[in-house]
Amino acid sequence: MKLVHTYADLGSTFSSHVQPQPLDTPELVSVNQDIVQLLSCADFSEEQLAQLCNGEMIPEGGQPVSMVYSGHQFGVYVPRLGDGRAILLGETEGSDGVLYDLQLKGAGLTPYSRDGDGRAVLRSTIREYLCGEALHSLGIPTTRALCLINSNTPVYREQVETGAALLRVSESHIRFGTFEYFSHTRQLDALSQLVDYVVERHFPEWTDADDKAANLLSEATRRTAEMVAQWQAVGWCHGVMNSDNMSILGHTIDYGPFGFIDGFNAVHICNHSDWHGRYAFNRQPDIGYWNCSALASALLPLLEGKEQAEDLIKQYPSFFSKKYASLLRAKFGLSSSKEGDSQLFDEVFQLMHDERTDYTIFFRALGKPDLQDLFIDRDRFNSWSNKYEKRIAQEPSSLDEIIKSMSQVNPKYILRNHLLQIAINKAENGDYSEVNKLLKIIRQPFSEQPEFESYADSPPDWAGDLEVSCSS
Ligand SMILES: Nc1ncnc2c1ncn2[C@@H]1O[C@H](COP(=O)(O)OP(=O)(O)OP(=O)(O)O)[C@@H](O)[C@H]1O
Ligand SMILES: [Mg+2]
Repeated sequence: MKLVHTYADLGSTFSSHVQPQPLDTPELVSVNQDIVQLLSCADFSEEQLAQLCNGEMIPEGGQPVSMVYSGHQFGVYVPRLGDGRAILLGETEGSDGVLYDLQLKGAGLTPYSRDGDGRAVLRSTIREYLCGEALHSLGIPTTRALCLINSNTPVYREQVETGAALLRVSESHIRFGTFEYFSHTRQLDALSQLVDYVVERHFPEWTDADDKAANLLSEATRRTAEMVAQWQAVGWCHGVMNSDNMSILGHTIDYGPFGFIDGFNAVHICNHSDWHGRYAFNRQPDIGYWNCSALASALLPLLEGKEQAEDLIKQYPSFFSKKYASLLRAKFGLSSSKEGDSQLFDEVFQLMHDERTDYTIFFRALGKPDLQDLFIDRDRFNSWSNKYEKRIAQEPSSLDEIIKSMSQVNPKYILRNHLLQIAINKAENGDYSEVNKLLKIIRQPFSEQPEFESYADSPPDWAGDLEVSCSS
């Protein structure tokens, strides 16, 4: 594998040279064969992959750096953040011709570590590794990872845990917060250089345009709105939508206390340190918009003025609604939209919310006779179901065909928190088999996998008490 170092070449204004600090006795937990293919590294032995993930082996051409950025955390501007535990090794071309960043997460101290230790623990690393693949398999743009390692290095959180590391692979690790940093420190040449870098690398068709910053803002707005619409459609909560966790390419980044919703709760909060519910499930679309306005403010010096910035981002609600409406239509098996559809959807969402009906199981059972078994208030359900049946009867396809099309968009297997927790518990006792089993299952979310039927069951009672720790 050969690396280039296009981001490091931007110079010390943008990043700092660092050396990864390897963990003791690294042990490979899992290797993502999809990414092995993508990066054409099938000839790497397990030992070499572990060394790569541990920062002991830097591929030819790599120049390890940590990137500077700032961002709004829970609505409050923090003037300087940066990669406190992430190290970009460089970029490499995938078999699809796209240039990918290779970034270690958990590789030790950097100039941006502040009070942190530069480490990541096994539990959070497994969560990030698996959920990247889960969202990717659901068709949602995201960062992914080549592999992850565990080690003997003690790392202190609420208790002593083991240090782990992830080799993250992404088209970009540039965040809204990267632009905010240069704008708020009035480094306007650097801001413009950053826009040029993103355009040259990801949108070369705009290279000669006069309005690169405007194009970028508009594109980031559309992508963010559509990504959040996809999260909403599968019932996924990010948990920490700070502007430093928003990718300029509209890819899901930073898997912290995220969660798929089990029993539907429109105001579900997956992050237990989010006291005010800023990042609650039903607020995600608005927060995406809020973050786009933070990006707009950052890019303002490169735009014609406030009016242009506002005009560009005010497209967000329509980008979101259009995408979300088309995803919902498909989830309900409808080929076109008719008057009354949104009331029909709202009515069943309210019923599910009131009864905490399992979101994923509901959609997978839609159109089938056993759907009614999911509900307690049968009269209320039947009243809705009659309307839905009438609506479905207006569709050109047969019910069988509709059910088939719904099973291609409504997943059966999702990465529920309790499944993750079981895999984490085993891994913390040295058994990584469940991590690899889950990886296999969530890779085919829409397929029937009879041997793994129990992984599609509704969660056990103890899942409701699960609190995902925010210290990662
Ligand atoms: N253990 C740690 N040591 C040093 N810095 C840390 C640590 N944990 C988090 N940080 C830093 O705190 C800031 C906010 O953390 P946040 O949880 O959003 O990001 P993260 O999970 O570390 O990384 P990323 O966004 O790259 O996935 C970031 O600048 C991050 O690098
Ligand atoms: Mg982060």
